[in-house]
Amino acid sequence: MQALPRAGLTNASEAASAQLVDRAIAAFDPPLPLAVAFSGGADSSALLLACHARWPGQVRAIHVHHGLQAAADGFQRHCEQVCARHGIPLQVCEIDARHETGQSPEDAARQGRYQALIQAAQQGFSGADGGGLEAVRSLALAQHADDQVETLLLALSRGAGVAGLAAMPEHWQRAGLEWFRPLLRVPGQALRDWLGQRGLDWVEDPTNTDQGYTRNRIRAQLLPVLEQVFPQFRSTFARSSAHCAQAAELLDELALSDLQAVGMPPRLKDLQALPQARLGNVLRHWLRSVHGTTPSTAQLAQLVAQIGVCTTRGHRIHIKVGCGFVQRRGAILDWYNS
Ligand SMILES: Nc1ncnc2c1ncn2[C@@H]1O[C@H](COP(=O)(O)OP(=O)(O)OP(=O)(O)O)[C@@H](O)[C@H]1O
Repeated sequence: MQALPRAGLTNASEAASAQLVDRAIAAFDPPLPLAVAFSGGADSSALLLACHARWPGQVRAIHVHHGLQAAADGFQRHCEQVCARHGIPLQVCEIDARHETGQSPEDAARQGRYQALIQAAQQGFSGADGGGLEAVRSLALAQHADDQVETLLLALSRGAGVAGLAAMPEHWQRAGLEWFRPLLRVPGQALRDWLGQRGLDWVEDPTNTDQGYTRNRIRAQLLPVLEQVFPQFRSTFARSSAHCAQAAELLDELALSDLQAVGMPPRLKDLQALPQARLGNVLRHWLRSVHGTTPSTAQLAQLVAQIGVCTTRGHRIHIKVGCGFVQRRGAILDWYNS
């Protein structure tokens, strides 16, 4: 962990870049009070301090101590110092973010962090005099345009469908709170320029440069090349993601209406009446929304093919799908968890 003191800015392009942050925060209009998820890194430092400058007294910070790396105590100390210096109420939550077998470490940390953020926001904050403050209504995360591109490229590298390519949403609701990512159109460098312009420091998480993580390799190796070949890649990729988000919404709506038509559990005869793409779409939706399992592309293709040739009474269907099996039971398809 390293605290990075910044000197003043040196050129006009850095100043123009920093203005992108001010513009994003000027356009941000969350219900107040607002809590910012504050890791101590550059992105959430800029978000927290820009929001605090815009709505003094209405902004709080939540820091999650993951307990995963030795540097975590230093991150917490840094966050405490920043919040004390600026008079921002802070809550620190400690979580045990170790991952279970089969779960990715990043996923475990992310899920634990979301739970902790919700708990902290619901628990409430104390003011400088120890009295309780008004309950938080919104929560903001600091992911920015580069994070969005990395998420999209990661999804492409896994062969994701339109739902995966939709990348991260800017706004959603969860646990009675409004959640926002107000910096999704701001390049990462602009956040560092904004902090630099004000002489503000942040901590650098050493795992962010660990080239063992695909995300870090995308950031260090791919983004500089994209910058040269497609200078507008942040906004054009974001536009593609927005198209995918719309397409994913339409596919969900279509699957819902098809699921009503084929019944639950689905009737073979009605499934067979659907064109192949719609059949795959409704099956994926049924398995995910009703049984909480996601079929692989190969499993879904096998299931679609089997349904297509299931024309005799004795035809057996029994296919491993996600974490269970789909089987034929008379006129219907059934799913069970082994
Ligand atoms: N330990 C933490 N405590 C509170 N919020 C966090 C923490 N780690 C991440 N976040 C929030 O989740 C967002 C996404 O996390 P991610 O790990 O992708 O970014 P990061 O590299 O930690 O960003 P930053 O530059 O703000 O540190 C962060 O921008 C921040 O708002």
